[in-house]
Amino acid sequence: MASSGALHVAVGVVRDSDGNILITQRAKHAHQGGLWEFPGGKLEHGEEVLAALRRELREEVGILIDGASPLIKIHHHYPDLEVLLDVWRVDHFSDQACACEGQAMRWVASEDLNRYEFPAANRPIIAAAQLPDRYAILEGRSVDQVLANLSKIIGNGVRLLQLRVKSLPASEILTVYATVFAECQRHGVKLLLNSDLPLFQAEADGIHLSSHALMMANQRPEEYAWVAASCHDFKELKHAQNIGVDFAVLAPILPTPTHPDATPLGWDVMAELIEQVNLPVFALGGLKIEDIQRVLQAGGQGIAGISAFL
Ligand SMILES: Nc1nc2c([nH]c(=O)n2[C@H]2C[C@H](O)[C@@H](COP(=O)(O)OP(=O)(O)OP(=O)(O)O)O2)c(=O)[nH]1
Ligand SMILES: [Mg+2]
Repeated sequence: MASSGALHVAVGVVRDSDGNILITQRAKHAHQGGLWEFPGGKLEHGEEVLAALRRELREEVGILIDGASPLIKIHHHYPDLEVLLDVWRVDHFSDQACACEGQAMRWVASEDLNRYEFPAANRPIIAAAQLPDRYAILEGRSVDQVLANLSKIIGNGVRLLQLRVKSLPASEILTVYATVFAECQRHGVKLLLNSDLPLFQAEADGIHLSSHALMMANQRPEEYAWVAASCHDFKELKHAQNIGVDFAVLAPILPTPTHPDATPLGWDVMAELIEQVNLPVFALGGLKIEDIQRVLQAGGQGIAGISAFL
């Protein structure tokens, strides 16, 4: 439910079998008029969110939803309106999409969404639409082990990776980076470099801030397309959101042998924390691929893991 006063809106990120996403343009005189949006609209009194989404997508773009799963919830205060955007991923639908209300409509590749002007609340929705549901953390005790882990991770279909080889000597980190970068380019994997690595100016798709680096930063590092951050509590998540981090990793969710002294957050606290921020959040710590559905249902983006993808 929307918090008191917020307008509850059901929104669909509709994706076709080629992975293109449906966007439409808001009427000039509507709230946030002229901007692009994901189709959707306000819940009617007493209506369930999925029922509203079905009705709105039928009315606005003529499709029938065959399957939807939660993507992200955004609480946003416009100067004139408070909204709760309840965003769902729609990968299965029938009938051909049409601009039923005479609005401009396009199917666009997810990486092209940034070329369109959306309402301010949409920034994390676009990040969520572009990110996969798995984020691998690449580690290892030797160069050989790191590279063997890399092939397993890529072979298992993971397309978002953080290089986090903090325990290797600096010269080996450079060697590993060169190979990892080349392999990621070859396989279309997005590569983020952990902020503690001595890899200044190295080319990559993004940087992953340790929680310490996050709390030291008072603005988003601008050199990278993607900025992620490690978070353990509400304060860190909120700071990540405030400085414009694109996505967060929240840990630890369950007990894990790599951090035996850390107190796990558990599923309920995880869900509460995710609900309180407008950020795609990957859950980390003791999770397996089978847990992805549970994380999605709690409003998260998916799971992050070191051993989960090996
Ligand atoms: N549908 C949609 N609404 C968005 C997005 N981003 C965003 O800030 N909003 C805001 C704009 C509006 O204030 C509100 C959605 O209202 P709406 O105008 O779509 O509602 P509706 O379809 O029920 O409109 P109507 O029947 O009253 O014409 O949410 C988005 O991506 N999609
Ligand atoms: Mg609408």
